[in-house]
This record gives sequence, C-alpha cells and structure tokens, in this order.
Amino acid sequence: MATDAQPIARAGGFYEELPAGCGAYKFYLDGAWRESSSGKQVSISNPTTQGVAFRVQACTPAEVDLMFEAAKAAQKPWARTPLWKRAQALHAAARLMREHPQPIADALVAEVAKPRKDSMAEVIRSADLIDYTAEEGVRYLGEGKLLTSDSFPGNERNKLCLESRVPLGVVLCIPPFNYPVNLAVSKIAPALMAGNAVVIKPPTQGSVAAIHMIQCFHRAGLPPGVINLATGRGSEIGDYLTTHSSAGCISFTGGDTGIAICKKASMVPLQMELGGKDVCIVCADADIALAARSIVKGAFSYSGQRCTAVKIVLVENAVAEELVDQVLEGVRQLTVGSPEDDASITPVISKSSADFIESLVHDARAKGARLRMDYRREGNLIWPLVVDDVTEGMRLAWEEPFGPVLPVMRVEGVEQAVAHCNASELALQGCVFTRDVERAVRISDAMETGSVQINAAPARGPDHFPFQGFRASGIGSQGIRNSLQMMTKVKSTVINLATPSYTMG
Ligand SMILES: NC(=O)C1=CN([C@@H]2O[C@H](COP(=O)(O)OP(=O)(O)OC[C@H]3O[C@@H](n4cnc5c(N)ncnc54)[C@H](OP(=O)(O)O)[C@@H]3O)[C@@H](O)[C@H]2O)C=CC1
Ligand SMILES: O=C(O)[C@H](O)COP(=O)(O)O
Repeated sequence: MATDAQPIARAGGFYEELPAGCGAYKFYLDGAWRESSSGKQVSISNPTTQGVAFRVQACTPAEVDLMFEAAKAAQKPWARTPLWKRAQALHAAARLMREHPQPIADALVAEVAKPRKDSMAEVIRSADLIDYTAEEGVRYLGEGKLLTSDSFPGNERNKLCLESRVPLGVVLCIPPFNYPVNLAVSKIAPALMAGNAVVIKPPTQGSVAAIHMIQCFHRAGLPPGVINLATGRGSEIGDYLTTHSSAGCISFTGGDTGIAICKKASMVPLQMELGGKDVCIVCADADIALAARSIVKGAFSYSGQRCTAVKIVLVENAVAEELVDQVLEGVRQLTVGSPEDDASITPVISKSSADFIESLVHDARAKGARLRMDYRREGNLIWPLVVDDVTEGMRLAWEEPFGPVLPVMRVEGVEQAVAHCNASELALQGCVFTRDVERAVRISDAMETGSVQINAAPARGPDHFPFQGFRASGIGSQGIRNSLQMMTKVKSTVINLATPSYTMG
C-alpha cells in the first residue's frame, strides 16, 4: 500500500512512467505523460488519515487548449478506423486493466477510502464494461436504417434515405469521486467506440486511480490525441473545460455542479447524471426480511456514497416496527474502520462532507427525529446511523446525506409514500417492496423517477441497463447502448433516383 504522498508506481513496472520527478503524477496529452508548465500541484487528501495521499499536476488553460487541439486532430482518423479495429483497441485496454489492476485499486483505497474488495471490484467491473461496450458498439454502430420515400403521401419510391450514426467530435468526460474509474470508463469507452476523441477531467479525489486506468489505454496503443487527461481542481479549470468551443459533448456525473454546467454550456449534447434521493417504499405486505436486508446493503454500501443508495425509507405504519427492528439488526453487523481492513463503513470523502452529514443529523434531532443508535464521528468516519420518525419538515427528508445515515419516515399508506417520492427535486431511482406484483407495477408507474426497482434496492448495474434521472437528477440516459446513442448523432444520406426504383422487371 502506498504511504502518504508517495506514488504507487514501482520502478520497472507497467505504471513506471506516471509519476514525475517531483513525485506528482503527470497528466496525459497527445499520447504522452507530461509535467504541467504551471509548476503547481494539487494535493489529494487521504480521507482516512487526512494526510496527503498523492499529488497531481494543476493543468493550465493553455494545456487544456492543447488537449482539445490534439483531440480534434486525432478524432477524424480515429473515426475512419474500422469499427472492429476500434473494438480491438478497447479490448486490449480492458485486458491490460485486468492484468494490472492492483495499483488502480490501491489508489481507490487511498484517495476515496473505498474498501479494498470494492476497489478491486470497481476495476474488474470497468474492464467488463469496456469489453461489453466494444461488443455492443460493433453491432449497434454497424447497423443503420433504410427509409424509402413512397411511404409518405405524394411520393414515389425515388428517394432512398440511409440513416447512420456519426460521432460528435470531442467528448468531455467528467466523472465523480465515488466511481472515478467505473464512471470514467462508462463515458470513455462508448465515446471512443463511437469514433469520438476524449478529454477527461477526473475528480480530484480519484485522479490517481483514473491516471492508472488511462495508462491501460495508452499501453493498448491508442493513437496519440484520441484520449487526453487534464488534472486540476474542478473549481479552477472546470469552467474552462465545459465552456471550451471544441467540446462536442459533455458527459458529466456528479452533484449540483452539473446543473451549473447545463446553464453555462453552449449548444452541445449533454449527458448528465446528478444526485439522487432514492426512496424505498415498503408496503405492509412486503417480505420484511428481504426488504430489511436490501435496505441495509442499499443504504450503507460504500458508506452511503452512491447516487443509488437508499436515501430514505418510507414504510407503512403497520410493518414499520418490524422493519426497523430488522434493519437495526443488520446495521449492528456492519464493521466500521479503514478501507485497508475492508470495513463496511469507511471514512467519508472529506471533512466538509462529514460536516454536512452531521448538520443533517443535528437538524433532524432538533426537530424531533429519533436516533436509533448514538451518533458517533471521529474525523471523517461516521458510524452508521438510522434516524427514525423523520417528518416532512426535516432536511433529511429531502437532502441526500451521501453518507452512512438512513432516514426512516413512517407513512399512513402507499399514496403518501408516492406523493413524497414525486415531490422530491431529485428523481434518480426508487424501489418498492411488496409481494403483490400487480400493485408493484402500479406503484412503479406512479413513481416519477428514472428507474424503479421492484423487490430490490436501487442500483445502476448491470451496466448495460438504461440508467437515467428525471428532474434535477439528470439529462439523457446512460447504460452501454444508450451512451453509444448519446455520443453519436444521426446522419441521413439521401439517394435521389431519376426514376422510381420499382419500375424494372
Ligand atoms: N447520478 C449519478 O450517477 C451520480 C451522482 N452523483 C452525485 O455526485 C455528488 C457527489 O460527487 P462529487 O464528485 O462530490 O460531485 P461534484 O459535482 O462535486 O464533482 C463531480 C465532478 O465535477 C468536477 N467539477 C467540480 N467543479 C466543476 C466545474 N465548475 N466545472 C466542471 N467540473 C467541475 C469535480 O472535480 P473536482 O473533484 O476537482 O472538484 C468532479 O470531477 C452527489 O451529489 C451524488 O449524488 C455521484 C455519482 C453518480
Ligand atoms: O455514482 C453512483 O453512485 C453510481 O452510478 C451508482 O452505481 P451502483 O448502483 O452500481 O453503485
């Protein structure tokens, strides 16, 4: 495991070229790892020790310009590279990621305090996602449509319209800290497969994992310029990137920053996956043991730092006591500690995040909520907490803690639960537990969220499923095929015939 501020890479290894002489990781421009002319570095904090985990270069606007120039120059030849060869390059990157996963996983442990096993799972899931995208891309992008003019009134069959999908140009990819590798490749792989070039700005916490991941694409032999990676704080270079005239698409996952980006961006396609306040509705006829198990896993995996975490339970009064008892039983089994020890609950990403979570707990307690265990915090580590009897007037009813705190609201009936779900600004996912599948479908239809899970906690995966948020939770849809679609545009080529095509024979 890397000690504070020491690069992970070992001499002579696959990742040897990534750290610069000064110990800060290099950025990636036009096929080469480089040091920034800024001479400035950004420190990445280790959420567990609160020391400096790593340092990366603070890229300058001029370097961002060079990335977009390199990407634009590389994009056309890349788009003309046969689909099967693009797929081969992606498969090669995925293979290298599987062959050299440990430094990527180690970086995740150190930078974002993701438990060791989950960190490795993120790397392998990412390699699988790349492979699947290559396979899906070969099929999906290799197909087109033929339309004939004679289906529209007044036309003969003398026009043949060939509809195909063409790339957007340069896709700007901005993933969040909680999946710096997986939510990076879920943007990069479809962008590349569709013939785009990429500029990626990884989250500051998570940059080093992303840098190692990019090395797999580099070593896979992608042409220079096809991928470029800019490091630096979003607050410093973010606006410059998102308003860049050469960005042909912005694919962003994160919080409210995404809403600000939508207001500033020019007329380019936006793929936005933003926050979630995922409700879990538990009906009186539910399998309570299943619901409780799913809630504990759904709410507390990666310490609740998932947009798809269960962020409020809405349970019918009749079974509330039984459900909460079983949830509490499950929460007591969770281990609390460091990501290196694979604890279930690890420190949240930053002090400011821990302070925010704490403010939600204080607000709920002050307004009469019942804390079902003692509130406990040490540094960024917050012990898992169930907050019962939450009511509409509490911030916890509406805001996402992005931490290991689970609000429970007891409701008169399902109508009240659905109304609460639909009154939320955030509308990513939701779930419903009931044994009555017809009722589940009716409830699902009434819930105005991007996805509804029936009898399971919210989740993005499997990664080829469509994944989207309504209202303030996003624009567009992810999922492998949907991302391929969003990172291309439709092109029509119309063949005009002098005589209708069906006049011979
Ligand atoms: N719907 C979904 O799929 C998901 C949603 N989320 C949501 O994301 C939030 C937590 O993630 P977090 O990483 O903190 O989110 P942020 O919105 O703070 O950051 C996301 C990314 O945006 C970058 N960024 C910051 N400022 C700007 C800017 N002005 N212009 C462009 N980019 C910028 C960040 O870089 P830097 O780190 O340098 O600041 C980071 O790479 C939660 O609200 C969560 O619900 C998270 C994961 C998935
Ligand atoms: O960013 C997130 O939190 C994810 O998109 C959720 O993914 P998961 O459901 O696979 O954890």
